[in-house]
Amino acid sequence: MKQMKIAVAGAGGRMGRMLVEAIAAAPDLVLSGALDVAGSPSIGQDAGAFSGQPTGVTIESDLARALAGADCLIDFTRPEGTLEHLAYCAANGVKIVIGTTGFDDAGKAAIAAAAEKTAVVFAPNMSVGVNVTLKLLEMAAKSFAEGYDIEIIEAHHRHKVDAPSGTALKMGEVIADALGRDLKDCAVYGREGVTGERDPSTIGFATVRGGDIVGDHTVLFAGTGERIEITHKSSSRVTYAHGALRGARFIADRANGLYDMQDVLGLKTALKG
Ligand SMILES: NC(=O)C1=CN([C@@H]2O[C@H](COP(=O)(O)OP(=O)(O)OC[C@H]3O[C@@H](n4cnc5c(N)ncnc54)[C@H](OP(=O)(O)O)[C@@H]3O)[C@@H](O)[C@H]2O)C=CC1
Ligand SMILES: O=C(O)C1=N[C@H](C(=O)O)C[C@H](O)C1
Repeated sequence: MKQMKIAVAGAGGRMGRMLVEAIAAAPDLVLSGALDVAGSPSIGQDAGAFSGQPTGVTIESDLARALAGADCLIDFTRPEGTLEHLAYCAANGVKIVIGTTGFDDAGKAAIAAAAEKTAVVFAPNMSVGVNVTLKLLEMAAKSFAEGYDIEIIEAHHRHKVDAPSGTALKMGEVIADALGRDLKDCAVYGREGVTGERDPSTIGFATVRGGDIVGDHTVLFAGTGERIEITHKSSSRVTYAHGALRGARFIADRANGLYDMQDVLGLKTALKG
């Protein structure tokens, strides 16, 4: 069997470590390189050192060396790092799976432009459960279009640096699209002081940060006499890692272009009709 060669960016991070472990356990994949930011304490260590299972791949900060021979880079880092790695991938024909969140509009445009030169999977949440939840939300939003106030509540660990989470924003976009609204016009990010009564056309966001919460998302449809809550809770990062590996396998033989986890999981076509 020809193994797909995968490089991991942010190899010393929470997701990077999970990915290194998942790749080591996948017979069709092999870790070809491990990258982290210069100055990171992980530089110079074996990528599997944290788990006591050496991979023979040393984490380094040189992009060209870490990506040498790679078919695909899996990147869960920070927007500025991902955009630098992406430019290299686009110029050198390396495919890329992007899990990083927190991009601004210019960053998202750069990802779309790079996807003309290489195949890209880009999704704020790679878990099967969240992606199926997005389909449920599309249906729910249409059913609760009138008379229901929509609020999105998310909770994550104390180390998370962006808010609201990429997943919460994606949920907001899916709901706004289903209702024919633009999230940019109707999102309310937190409330304080004398806010006035709630505008029914808005979608509210609330963020909780604390401890080791892996990732909880609830969408509340609050009507008169009833409320509906659609909740997804992650209890391990392994689901994100397995989703990212599915993404890498999906683009292995795909043409250049921008794909998301709905493409990877076949959810765009499977539930139409
Ligand atoms: N799409 C999905 O399914 C998921 C997405 N995420 C997203 O993935 C990203 C990473 O999350 P997580 O692993 O928890 O974060 P961590 O902080 O644990 O890991 C990030 C890694 O990237 C490195 N890094 C930091 N800045 C840069 C940079 N400028 N260039 C290159 N590398 C850099 C860090 O190095 P150092 O530690 O030395 O700073 C670290 O190794 C976040 O954006 C998060 O929201 C997370 C889980 C699931
Ligand atoms: O930072 C995290 O941990 C997570 N980030 C992603 C997001 O911002 O939605 C996905 C998941 O919720 C975990």
